[in-house]
Amino acid sequence: MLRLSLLPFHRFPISSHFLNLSPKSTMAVSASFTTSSHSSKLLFRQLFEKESSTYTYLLADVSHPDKPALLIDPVDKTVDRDLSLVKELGLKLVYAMNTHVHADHVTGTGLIKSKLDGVKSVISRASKSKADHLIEAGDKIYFGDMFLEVRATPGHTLGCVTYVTGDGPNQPQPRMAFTGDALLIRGCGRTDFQGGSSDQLYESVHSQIFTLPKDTLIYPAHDYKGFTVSTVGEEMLYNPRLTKNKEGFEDIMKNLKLAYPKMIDIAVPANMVCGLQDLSERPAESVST
Ligand SMILES: N[C@@H](CCC(=O)N[C@@H](CSS)C(=O)NCC(=O)O)C(=O)O
Repeated sequence: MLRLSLLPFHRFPISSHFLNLSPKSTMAVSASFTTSSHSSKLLFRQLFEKESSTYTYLLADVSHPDKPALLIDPVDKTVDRDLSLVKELGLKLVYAMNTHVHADHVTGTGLIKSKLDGVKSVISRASKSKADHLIEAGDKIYFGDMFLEVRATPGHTLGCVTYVTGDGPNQPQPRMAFTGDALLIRGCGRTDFQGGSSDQLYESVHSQIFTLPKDTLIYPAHDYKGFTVSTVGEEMLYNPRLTKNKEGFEDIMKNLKLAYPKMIDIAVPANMVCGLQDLSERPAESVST
């Protein structure tokens, strides 16, 4: 089991709860809050890229003196916005992570590495992509006192993972699940390319996501209808695809008739090297094997 750990543990006093949700604009939506749980405090932002309707998530342990932070599913087009925010908030970005090899946009991880020293890219080993850290189910990714737990949720692609905030006294409550394209709000990722399988996706969601506590917050990589967040309990009741039995689900997925993502031929090869293809002078520096 890999344990990505940045800094030694550091204990700080209880901090107050703060919630701030901004309305969706034509440019970007940013929802944020900090949660406190005993001795740690999470800063959280949900950021939006409108062309691909992608959500990027910023998480940081602001109780830690270094304010270590990570970005989940950054998009190349919004890297400057995201890095400005990181700077303004005084955070130290340590990981730029992907839930999977995206087909509809180029990841921002390569660009982020070129602009900010010390940031490490993270993706699943099962994705067969290059990155500084190749993670697997059960791994824990630490940022300060907090961590994300890795759950394998293949089906949209072979290497899809869901990152779930830790279960423990110093971890955010309720838990938060960053589901990538495995589980969308009232939907799910398509299963018709990149090793997709509706049978596998059904099993992944039911065994790895629907088994989390019902109040676990669901944060997907995309939303096409204006939703920002859901819960496990809500999706177990109202998801129009995943509330069906497996046969019914497979039938729905077979008949989605979605057009191929416009960017697929550019995005997939780029994302197989975490967006580093543009940085000709700087090949992936340390690929874990
Ligand atoms: N129109 C978009 C692509 C839309 C799309 O196919 N979205 C994917 C996730 S990104 S690969 C998906 O799984 N959608 C599921 C659904 O039910 O909508 C484009 O051209 O990029």
